[in-house]
Amino acid sequence: METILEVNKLSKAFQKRQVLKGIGFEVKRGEILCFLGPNGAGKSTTIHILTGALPSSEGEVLYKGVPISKQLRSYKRELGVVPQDLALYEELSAERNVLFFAGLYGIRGSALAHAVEEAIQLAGLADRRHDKVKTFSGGMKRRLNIACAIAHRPELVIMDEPTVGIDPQSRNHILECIRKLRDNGVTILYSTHYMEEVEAIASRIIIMDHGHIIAEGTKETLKEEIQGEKQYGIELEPGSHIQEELFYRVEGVKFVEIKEDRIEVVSLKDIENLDRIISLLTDQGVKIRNIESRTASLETVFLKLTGRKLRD
Ligand SMILES: Nc1ncnc2c1ncn2[C@@H]1O[C@H](COP(=O)(O)OP(=O)(O)OP(=O)(O)O)[C@@H](O)[C@H]1O
Repeated sequence: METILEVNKLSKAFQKRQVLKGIGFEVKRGEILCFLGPNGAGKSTTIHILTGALPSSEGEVLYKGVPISKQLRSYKRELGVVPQDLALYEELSAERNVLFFAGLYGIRGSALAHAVEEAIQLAGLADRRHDKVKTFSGGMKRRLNIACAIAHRPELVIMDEPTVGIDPQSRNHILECIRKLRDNGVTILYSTHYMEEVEAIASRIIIMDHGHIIAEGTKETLKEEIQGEKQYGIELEPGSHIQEELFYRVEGVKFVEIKEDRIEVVSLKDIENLDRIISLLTDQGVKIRNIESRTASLETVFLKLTGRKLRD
């Protein structure tokens, strides 16, 4: 598959603080590459550099083999950017917003009308096209934000957490819209906090933490890393207290995280130790509300790699 974007040894420091520490990866034409990482991992900083909005401290980004700094105008014409924050005119209709943004790319006349129609349809907003944005729900605004970014038919679309805080229906619309874009041959780089979205749409995944890429692969190859492991999610009575260290005394336990009334335990698959974990809790006078046992999931991969849950 052709490489559309190549990122080499990218670093970024704000004042003296190193936020990106020499990351490198490629984006292949036609794929949905998902960027996953906890808050502060460096996803947005990477995206800002990739969109040409922020200079890097070191390293380079090549689009179709040429540094973006040497072709910023033509690169931006072929790029669609969906920012984390909404960039819309509240007093204008949905259609007028898309017209405005597509018009910035020099599209005119019937080509413009056609482009706007296509983007509005893709975002699932056809029946509300004449309504002012200020009457829209948060989810509809997010969909319109996407329509504005894709109307000029970019080859590469970069999205920075486009589904934060929206209802499930709008989220499904957005994921569907992304799949359709991919089916139309558009390459997508998608940053998110939500593991289920990655499961639903990713061709490939990059996991970032503390300014590094700590894992890269398909869902399947990443899950292979934890083939030999399972995970228990244990829910306790509110107000329960127990120390993490105690769990590591149980044979097979590899990782434990306690958060309020919930415990996540990653353990070796072949060792039957659930009864010992339960005894440990009951011996400490802790009451269990629920236990679920899961096999390897991306969430487990993430937990193992970063030592923390994604929505920290
Ligand atoms: N303009 C800036 N000046 C100083 N520090 C910054 C600036 N922008 C980002 N940072 C810091 O860089 C680190 C990485 O931030 P970044 O926004 O890239 O992370 P992120 O993975 O996108 O997280 P989030 O999911 O919260 O957006 C953070 O610690 C942040 O505080």
